[in-house]
Amino acid sequence: MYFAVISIFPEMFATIREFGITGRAVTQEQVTIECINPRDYTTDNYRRIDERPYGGGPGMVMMAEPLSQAIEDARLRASQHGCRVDSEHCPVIYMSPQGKTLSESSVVSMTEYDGMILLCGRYEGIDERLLSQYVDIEISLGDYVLTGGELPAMVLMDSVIRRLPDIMGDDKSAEQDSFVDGLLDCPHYTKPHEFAGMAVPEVLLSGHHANIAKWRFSQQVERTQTRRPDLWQAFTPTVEQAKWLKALAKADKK
Ligand SMILES: O=C(NCc1ccc(CNCc2ncc[nH]2)cc1)c1csc2nc[nH]c(=O)c12
Repeated sequence: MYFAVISIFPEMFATIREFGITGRAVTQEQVTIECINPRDYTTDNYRRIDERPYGGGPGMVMMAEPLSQAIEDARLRASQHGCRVDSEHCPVIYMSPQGKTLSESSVVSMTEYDGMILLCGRYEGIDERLLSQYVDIEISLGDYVLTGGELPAMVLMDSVIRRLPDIMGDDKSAEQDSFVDGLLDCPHYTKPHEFAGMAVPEVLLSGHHANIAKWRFSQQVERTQTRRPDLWQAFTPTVEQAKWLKALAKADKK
């Protein structure tokens, strides 16, 4: 998958290009992440990309012209990487507090794209005429205020890359994610057997895989009920999980 990121801080994206699972996806050429700096499309000596807002008010606004040229160049590069460059296959996505909040379901649907062009704002935002001319989708991380769109863009790319086929060691681990089956994760333990006077739950040492799976599921249920009643309300068990829930309820009654 092809990602073009338009940002005045391209160096920030080393975070996902050089480390971990996303870094490996880039090294193995399963993913391309190109950073495009709008400053490279300015014509004045000061390489201006922001100006004071019409109508007054605090802060600065990002100018339309350099961003429009950066987007046109990103589209060219996307097509050179084999993307069908239209809003269905390679949308321009503006990371914005005014956007739709990112969810696992939208992440999964985005894995279908050939690529995407991510627009990262700074200052008070971007000239509305650029947005209306070019932006297909606006996405927010949630209702808290950050200093720019770069971290949201990295969160989006990280979550999409993680869900691409043959990125994760065994695809099942991506599928088993708690946010996929709608439950929070169970506790995890590893060596050493003793830590700070605490041992490991016996069942995990039993080698009895059915009991281990049941114990992990019961931990997921209990944690979701106590920590995220909203998720528990929305939880729709699979046929298999419904059977286990019935067995758990019976066991609780004893
Ligand atoms: O670019 C982002 N933030 C920078 C930023 C922060 C504040 C303002 C100015 N807002 C004034 C105002 N008045 C009333 C309501 N808003 C503009 C831009 C961003 C991208 S995705 C995302 N997701 C969650 N949070 C975020 O901040 C972001």
